[in-house]
Amino acid sequence: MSTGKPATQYKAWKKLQELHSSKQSQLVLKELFNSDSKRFSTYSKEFKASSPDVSILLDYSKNLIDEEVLSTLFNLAREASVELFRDDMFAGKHINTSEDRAVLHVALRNPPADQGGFKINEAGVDEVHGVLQHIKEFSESVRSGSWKGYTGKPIDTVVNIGIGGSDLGPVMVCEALKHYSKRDLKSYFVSNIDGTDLAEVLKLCNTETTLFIVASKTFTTQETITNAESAKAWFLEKAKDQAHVAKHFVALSTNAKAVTAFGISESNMFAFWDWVGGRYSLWSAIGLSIALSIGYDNFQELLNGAHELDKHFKTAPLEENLPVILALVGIWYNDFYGAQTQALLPYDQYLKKFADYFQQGDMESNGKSVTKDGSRVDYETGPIIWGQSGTNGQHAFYQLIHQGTKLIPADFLAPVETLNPISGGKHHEILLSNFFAQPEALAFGKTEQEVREELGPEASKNAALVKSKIFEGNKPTNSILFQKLTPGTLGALVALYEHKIHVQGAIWGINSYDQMGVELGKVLAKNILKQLGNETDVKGHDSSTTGLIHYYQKNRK
Ligand SMILES: O=P(O)(O)OC[C@H]1O[C@@H](O)[C@H](O)[C@@H](O)[C@@H]1O
Repeated sequence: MSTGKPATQYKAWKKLQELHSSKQSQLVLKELFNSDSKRFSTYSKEFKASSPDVSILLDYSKNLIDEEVLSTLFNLAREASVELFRDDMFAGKHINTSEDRAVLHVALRNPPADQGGFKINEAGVDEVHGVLQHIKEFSESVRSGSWKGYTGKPIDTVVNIGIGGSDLGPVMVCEALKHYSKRDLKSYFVSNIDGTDLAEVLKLCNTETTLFIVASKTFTTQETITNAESAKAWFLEKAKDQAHVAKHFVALSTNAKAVTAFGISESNMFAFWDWVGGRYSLWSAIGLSIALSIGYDNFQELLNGAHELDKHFKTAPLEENLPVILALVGIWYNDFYGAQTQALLPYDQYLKKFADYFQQGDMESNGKSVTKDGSRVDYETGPIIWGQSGTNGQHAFYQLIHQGTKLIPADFLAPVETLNPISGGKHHEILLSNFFAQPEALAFGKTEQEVREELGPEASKNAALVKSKIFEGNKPTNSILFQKLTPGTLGALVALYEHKIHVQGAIWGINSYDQMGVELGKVLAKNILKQLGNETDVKGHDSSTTGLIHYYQKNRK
């Protein structure tokens, strides 16, 4: 089990603080590369899955690290019992201590034990393959057209209604694997309680041919249940008969009672279990919209790719372990250099939702300030995750990464092969040249002398211009090159970052698997909702909140 100890108590933590003060001036990428011609081969590792098209190269050589820093980071991982905590997760121990739950998204992509899967003892784990079979049969019947709507027509539109983990995973994966999707089966996602979200999607739907998936682990989430009720009302306005709901509404949930109370029969429910965290649930029944879009075999490939990375995480020595390396390098900047954010920059248009997805994955997991044993941390925990696909970001926010005052560690991701080699592969070569150039520019910058040489005589006349063109460099990055964006590769990439989050949480001693911080706002909103009817009901707030509500009440039509 994670020690739950404040991280500052580890010897390696103190040593890292000393190293940061004593070595910072020596950790200069230009010099580190000049003095070591093997730096790339020393600080890059390749993960290869058994499937030949799933491989990931992690190059972490452009980081502000040397052997001493790195070995101390690995010592930190050992002192924090990262290996034990990892094994506890795989064994089904209740590492989500505040909710007394196991954390077993790895079980969702685990093959049966007789086919090389891990042995995991936890109630529900032996039901995983039964639910997958249900997903397979259902998705195949919809995709083949044998599942018919209430007027006998096949389904041509799928609307997933869910929010948070019951939305972001399917949205990200359906976008990422669009290349493999069935183009005549449209997928839409409704998440926001803002009526605009549902209203705009319903304008694109036909009651006779639309399937609604109500995705909610708890089946109590206000946004999802309200959106689902409104979708049902819209459907019944046309379909009239309540019995037709069974052909057009299915549920993905752990809460059978609430699903039946909503009017969806248990036979139309795809189950999962309390040991599946919302932000780790795309591998579960929550992935039904993915299986519908890309087909069950591709969905299975996604699970297989994640499982291969799980095996790597479980068995590779820490020094060879990609999620561990990413986690430790991230901690170096987050806790010793004071970096506040981490950018995820995929040079693959299909991954344009990757950073959005890991905003929840990382920030809801590690946005905590109390350790498992209840102490307030006196160090930084989870970073702010942000980013967007390259090269768009280059023309928007990269200026700040190159020349701003903040240190922004960034992960660059790109496929060796594109799925769309248009114009003879020209686009991809340009894309990749940018993927190679940006980390290079960030690391090595441009000196004053280089600027002066470039400007020629102009340089002596305009000192400010010279200064504005200097790139200090020494900005750290990871580069991740994968073969091509297959379902298996995507599964492995997502699992890579999931386990990175796990390792960081273990070192910080926090519980990465609860999300108490989202509750307060929900409670207050429910209370305010009851008061919105009348001005005289608005009680118990500060003057700002009261003033805002009164303004709304006076001006609403
Ligand atoms: O799937 P549910 O139960 O509707 O929950 C949706 C989301 O609800 C949010 O409140 C949680 O913070 C997320 O973790 C969760 O994914």
